[in-house]
Amino acid sequence: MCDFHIEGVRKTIIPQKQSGRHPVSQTPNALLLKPSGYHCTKWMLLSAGLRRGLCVQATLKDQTEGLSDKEQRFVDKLYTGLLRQQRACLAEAITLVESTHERKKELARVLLQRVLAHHREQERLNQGKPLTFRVGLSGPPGAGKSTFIEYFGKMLTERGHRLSVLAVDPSSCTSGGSLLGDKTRMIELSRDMNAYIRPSPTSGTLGGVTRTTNEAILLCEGGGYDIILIETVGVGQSEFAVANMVDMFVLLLPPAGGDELQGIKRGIIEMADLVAITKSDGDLVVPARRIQAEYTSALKLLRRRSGVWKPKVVRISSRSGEGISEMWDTMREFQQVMLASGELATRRQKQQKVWMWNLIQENILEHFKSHPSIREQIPLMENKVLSGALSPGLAADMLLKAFKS
Ligand SMILES: Nc1nc2c(ncn2[C@@H]2O[C@H](COP(=O)(O)OP(=O)(O)OP(=O)(O)O)[C@@H](O)[C@H]2O)c(=O)[nH]1
Repeated sequence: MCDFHIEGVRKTIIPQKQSGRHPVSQTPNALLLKPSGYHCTKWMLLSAGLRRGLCVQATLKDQTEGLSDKEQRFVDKLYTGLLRQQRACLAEAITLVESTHERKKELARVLLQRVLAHHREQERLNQGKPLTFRVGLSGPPGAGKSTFIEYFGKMLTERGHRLSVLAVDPSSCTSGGSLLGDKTRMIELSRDMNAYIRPSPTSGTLGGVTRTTNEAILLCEGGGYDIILIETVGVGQSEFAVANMVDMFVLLLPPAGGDELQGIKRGIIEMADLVAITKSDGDLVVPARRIQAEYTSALKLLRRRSGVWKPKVVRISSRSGEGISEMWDTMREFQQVMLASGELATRRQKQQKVWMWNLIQENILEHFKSHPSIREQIPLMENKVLSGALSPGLAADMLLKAFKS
């Protein structure tokens, strides 16, 4: 028998014995979880699931206990608004997870835990299958990303999907401006009630920006969006971060070669599950075909990311719409193949783990660099390493020793 809390109400769980009802089960706060006739292993499975659930509930309880009534009401409002698919609540919830204010970060954590618990329950009801499709989209500037998202997004909403577009913009970390996710880039889609477009925060490190993107994905999913598109410019590190937070990574390339594609790294092509050559219309059809053939051959030589899916190269035009419906069919095929093989679930699990360690690394490094006994030593040590007075290993040891002491 054990106690736990659901939404603040204390409950007692009593495993019902074959011999009859436990007397405590008659009390109003008791929850009898084993219907008579349940097979033993089913009960064990149920109790294993419950134990996991209890962990989440316990964490939630620990966290909510520290909130004032006003804060509780605020989190409740966002949570219920989110589940009722109110866009204003989704926007406010994402702003909350983007906040760097310590108290707000606390509220964001509570909200995320609740959304996560709800999400997990929904997935359990769906036989453990993901209810959403997370797609990463990258390409060099001018590849035709926003024109594509506008066309593709409209097509999806017309087919009954709810789409959210989140942008990870590496330029925002240095320039303070956000190139992507700008609503003027996708005018029609931004007016569509079944689409939600959100630019990335305009400050912070890439790690910080991508952390909030990860959390925004969860919130969008909680808000009932079944397709989450994460867009980034493929010229930095952000595309690797995005590739590591999605089910499928799509690379958009313009029908141009050589110099125009120089910024695209080989590594990112290896990450692609699908390459789409854009602007395949008019005079550009011929170069688009050539680039398609080149990439089809190149992909054969690259290391494959999946054991069950061979990356494909398609040609599309967001002007004429040619190839876009077929591209979506290919994306659905990918999703089915990956789901059936179990790779999709494994990919998501790995991403969670990688993400946790990325955050730990980033936080520890930040803590190290700003530590009072280290801060001033760092430039001195760097200079000594540069002048050859100290080896990198020795400098690192000295700094670490100062940090530990
Ligand atoms: N012919 C043709 N031109 C296109 C197509 N898609 C986009 N373009 C043009 O290509 C240019 C760049 O398109 P965008 O959609 O803004 O490209 P982007 O990748 O979002 O660019 P950034 O915002 O700079 O990252 C625009 O002038 C578009 O009109 C297409 O399918 N066919």
